[in-house]
Amino acid sequence: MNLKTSTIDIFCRVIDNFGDIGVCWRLAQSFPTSYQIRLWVDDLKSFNKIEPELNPKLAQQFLKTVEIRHWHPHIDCWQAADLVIEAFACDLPTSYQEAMNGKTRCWLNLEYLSAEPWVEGYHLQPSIQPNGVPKYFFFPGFSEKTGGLLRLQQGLKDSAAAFLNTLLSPAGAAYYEEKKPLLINLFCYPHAPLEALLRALTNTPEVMIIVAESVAPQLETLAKRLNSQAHIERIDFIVQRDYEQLLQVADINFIRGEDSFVQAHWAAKPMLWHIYPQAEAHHMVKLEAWLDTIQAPEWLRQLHRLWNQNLAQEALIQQLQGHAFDNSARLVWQDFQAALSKRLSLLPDLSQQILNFYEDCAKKS
Ligand SMILES: Cc1cn([C@H]2C[C@H](O)[C@@H](COP(=O)(O)OP(=O)(O)O[C@H]3O[C@@H](C)[C@H](O)[C@@H](O)[C@H]3O)O2)c(=O)[nH]c1=O
Repeated sequence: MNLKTSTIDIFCRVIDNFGDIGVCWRLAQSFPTSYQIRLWVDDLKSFNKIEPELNPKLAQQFLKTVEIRHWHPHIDCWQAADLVIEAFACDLPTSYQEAMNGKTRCWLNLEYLSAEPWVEGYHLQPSIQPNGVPKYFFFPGFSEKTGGLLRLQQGLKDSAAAFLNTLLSPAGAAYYEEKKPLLINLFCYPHAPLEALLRALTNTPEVMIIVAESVAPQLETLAKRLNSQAHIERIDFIVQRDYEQLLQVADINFIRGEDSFVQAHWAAKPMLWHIYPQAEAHHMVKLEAWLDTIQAPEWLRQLHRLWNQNLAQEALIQQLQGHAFDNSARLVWQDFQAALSKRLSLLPDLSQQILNFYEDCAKKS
């Protein structure tokens, strides 16, 4: 059998936000087109937000070489794939698991990204399942002993000016053209310390904050109350590929979760991560692990702690002014990110590592 034409099923359950579908959609598109890829998604409405070409009413459709199927509880007749990727332990239906027996050569549970050191020990560990097919934990990560990171889908397709011209409102485009402001791309959770962000910008004469609808909904009211001069540019949610381009044209990327966080590494611009909050503040452990992995300088550690803990406004304002909004300090940050991006790009990427592991499994089966 030619392994390069194998079938791949990716299962995605949308828990909340856009990270689950964001990662799965990126992954589905990152495999070579010789493979037959099906992406099973339980919530097509959320999917449609980051991919407007998708019709949320269709049970089956083809988009960019990927077959997309609505995953709902009433499907009972399955044809299992050669390679099955269960994203984030989303629990495959029992009837699908039965169909895997004798057909599926490799079953992976794609885990959430973490830079914590224990990940290396758990990556590719098997667990025997009732259907007899071994399931392997597949951990993305920042080292050679993990599954690596998903890459950007595309390079810049337009010049920054042309891209922004289509993205911004007429007033926003005119402001950008005339003032050439500092461009902030803002994507964060609702508890982000936005007041500190706006106050830290007081001495930055021209600044544009690009923010998608429903993100930081209180920003305009806050800006009004603080008499902020920042130009807030509210945009619709944009397709994932345009979001990548936004990451590349912005001067500073405030990103969150998992997918925008990973992609911001490739954009190689100053980036400030708002990490998905977890019980017992475990996210702070994850944050520290990432800061260790990237060998972050002390000021960058402080900045991330302050942005995520939201406890010390004045200290955060000082750090933002000293490192993000000061032009020469930002160049230092920019150089740091460029070096990091270069270093990470030497690691094998996630989809290639999945395929390499699949080929090993298939040869053994
Ligand atoms: C703002 C914006 C984002 N996006 C995309 C980028 C990403 O693919 C996706 C956002 O995903 P993330 O960056 O991961 O952030 P998120 O907060 O939406 O997702 C989170 O969901 C939780 C359930 C997970 O546990 C978290 O780890 C995290 O993945 O949306 C667009 O396509 N257009 C936009 O306008």
